[in-house]
Amino acid sequence: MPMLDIKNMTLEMETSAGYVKALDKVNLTINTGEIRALVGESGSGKSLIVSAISGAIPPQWRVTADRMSWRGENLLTMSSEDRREIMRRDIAVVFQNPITALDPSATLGEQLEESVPDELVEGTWFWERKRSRRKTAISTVHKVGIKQHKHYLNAYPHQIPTDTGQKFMIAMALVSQPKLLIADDPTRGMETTTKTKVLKLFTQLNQTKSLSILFISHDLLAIASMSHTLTVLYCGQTVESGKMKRVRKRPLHPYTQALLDSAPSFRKDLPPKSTLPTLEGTIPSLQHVPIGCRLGPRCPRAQKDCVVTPAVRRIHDHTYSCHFPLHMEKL
Ligand SMILES: Nc1ncnc2c1ncn2[C@@H]1O[C@H](COP(=O)(O)OP(=O)(O)OP(=O)(O)O)[C@@H](O)[C@H]1O
Repeated sequence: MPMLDIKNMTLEMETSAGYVKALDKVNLTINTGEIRALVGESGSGKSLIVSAISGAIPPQWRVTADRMSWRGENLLTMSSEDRREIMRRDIAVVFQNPITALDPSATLGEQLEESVPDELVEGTWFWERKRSRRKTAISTVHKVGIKQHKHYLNAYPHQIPTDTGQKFMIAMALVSQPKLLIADDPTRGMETTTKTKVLKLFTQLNQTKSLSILFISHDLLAIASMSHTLTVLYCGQTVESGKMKRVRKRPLHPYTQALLDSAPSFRKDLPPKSTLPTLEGTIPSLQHVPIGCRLGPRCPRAQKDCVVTPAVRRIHDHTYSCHFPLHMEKL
């Protein structure tokens, strides 16, 4: 049984054109010890999936799903306390530009020690518990590769370099010993050396701690080698999903092919809302979502049938939603 199991999740939000399906029947699973990459152009709905999983959505938005469970428990029907408890103990999220989320008036040490869950703190007396928190904070920053812990734990957020800040945010996420880490484009805007270091850290955490990771990025090339599986999202629809190696070698969906063909230019960090060199046009706004397959107007293989949403088709553990898939003759 997957740890996180999402089937046909739809998120409707209010726009000037009325309620729109910003996520439309999204499928996503994550197993223990798996690193799954979730990719798609800017605006495809990657961050909305994180919000829907964490339950951090405005009350007027509507989330429905055939299945949305965490280790067998239904996330949609559980109480908000239970949901919060799962987000506190089991699932941690590292956001884009996370350092801005820190309190500028407290040291990194104070903030990290405060984030250690009570049940992981040892001792009865005040000083014992304080020492235990400090010990956990130090071992966690070591785990993420921050070596001079004394210096950094006594520093304020504005006093640390960006890559240390990013590592520190990963430490903040790991301090509760989560089972799943959701990293929402944590390397966006980073220069290549820092990016490589951060990606290496995620791989190490996965290998040594068996941490499951949902790695969200628009940078397919950077995360391809570290991820076991891949889910491709376009305009709120999951278009293809499967083992990374297989999908890279033989993508079935034209959008995945376009992303792969554009990948070398992703090295320079494609700015948000820019066009893909291999696909005409840009991702539509939510007010102008096409009917049927949302890639239709941009797709080089589109035909009349594409005004009907393609069903999810499966070949072993490779799934795709396209009426006219690629590479079928080789299967
Ligand atoms: N709070 C919001 N209110 C209205 N629309 C929103 C909101 N958040 C996201 N959207 C819209 O939902 C769509 C998906 O946005 P989302 O941020 O999830 O994309 P993304 O794939 O994470 O993009 P990026 O890679 O730039 O972070 C976009 O069209 C966006 O404009």
